[in-house]
Amino acid sequence: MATVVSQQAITSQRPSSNFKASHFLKEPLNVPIKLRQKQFKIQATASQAPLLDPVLSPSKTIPQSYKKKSNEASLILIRHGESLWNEKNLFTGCVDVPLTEKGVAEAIQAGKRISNIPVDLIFTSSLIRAQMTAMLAMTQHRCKKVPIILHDESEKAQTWSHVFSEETRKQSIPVIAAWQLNERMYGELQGLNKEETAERYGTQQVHEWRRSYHIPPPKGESLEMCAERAVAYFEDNIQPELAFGNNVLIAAHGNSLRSIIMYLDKLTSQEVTSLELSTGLPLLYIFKDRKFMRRGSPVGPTEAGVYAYTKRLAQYRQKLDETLT
Ligand SMILES: O=C(O)[C@H](O)COP(=O)(O)O
Repeated sequence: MATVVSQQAITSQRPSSNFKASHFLKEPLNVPIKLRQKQFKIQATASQAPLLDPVLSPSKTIPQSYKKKSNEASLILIRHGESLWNEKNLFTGCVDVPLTEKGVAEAIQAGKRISNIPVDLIFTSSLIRAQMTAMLAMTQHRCKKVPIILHDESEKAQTWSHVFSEETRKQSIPVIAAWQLNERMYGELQGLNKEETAERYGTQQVHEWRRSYHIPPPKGESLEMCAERAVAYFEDNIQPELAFGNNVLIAAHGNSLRSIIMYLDKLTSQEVTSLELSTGLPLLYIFKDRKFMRRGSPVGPTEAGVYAYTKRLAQYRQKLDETLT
């Protein structure tokens, strides 16, 4: 019978340390740092070893006994596959519509293209088109790990979704759905046809609403406002994971990803106006020495050499080849 161990009990058990520690289930499942910090109460069964393992915040001094996983990490960005409103050429924004069949196929194709690149954590938005894209893409990954959406919306959601097998957890990849990664809110354009809107307000005005950095659509978010939440979330929750050596996949949206790419590539507000992202096309970055290096769009298992972007990726692919033959 699981018992809920209180924060107090945990505190008394955890190894003494002089760095800010919080609690998460001691498991291979890389529960993101911020999420771990929320998980004060955890479940423990009599059979399980003490579940404690202080979480390290990479931005803090990491005691010698806790090593980074790696000084390099992969970051994959994927805009969701085509949605039903993309197909109808409607402004979508934060309206929660699913993928079309073509969008499903795009997500699966994206999965083939990233199937040899390590993924330890998946971040997506709270919108189904991005979550569908992440889950469908991972069906193609050669690691064969199961992506599991973490539920931390309540204590009950956390405890009721607990996985009680360490072996099963080892075969899982946490998926964190964050509203901060949602598509920019398109205000009073949501649901309108893009072509009809351009006829009504003028092509230039619609282009400015869609692609400029500072100009918001009527009662909607400008890209700048979208960046204020999406890039902040990336810096606070995703970059520390990369710094720790966790490999990350982000499945999100045309504009929330444009704002993140603007940050990664240090684009100006002028340069970002010409940045377009196709649906379902993965982009690879390597994070090393606190820098992001764009490596283009992986083309999948067909080109062996392509995955030698770095020695680490080549070794990972070789390990997959060895375990899967
Ligand atoms: O929200 C939408 O309509 C699309 O996801 C992106 O639209 P955009 O290409 O017009 O920004």
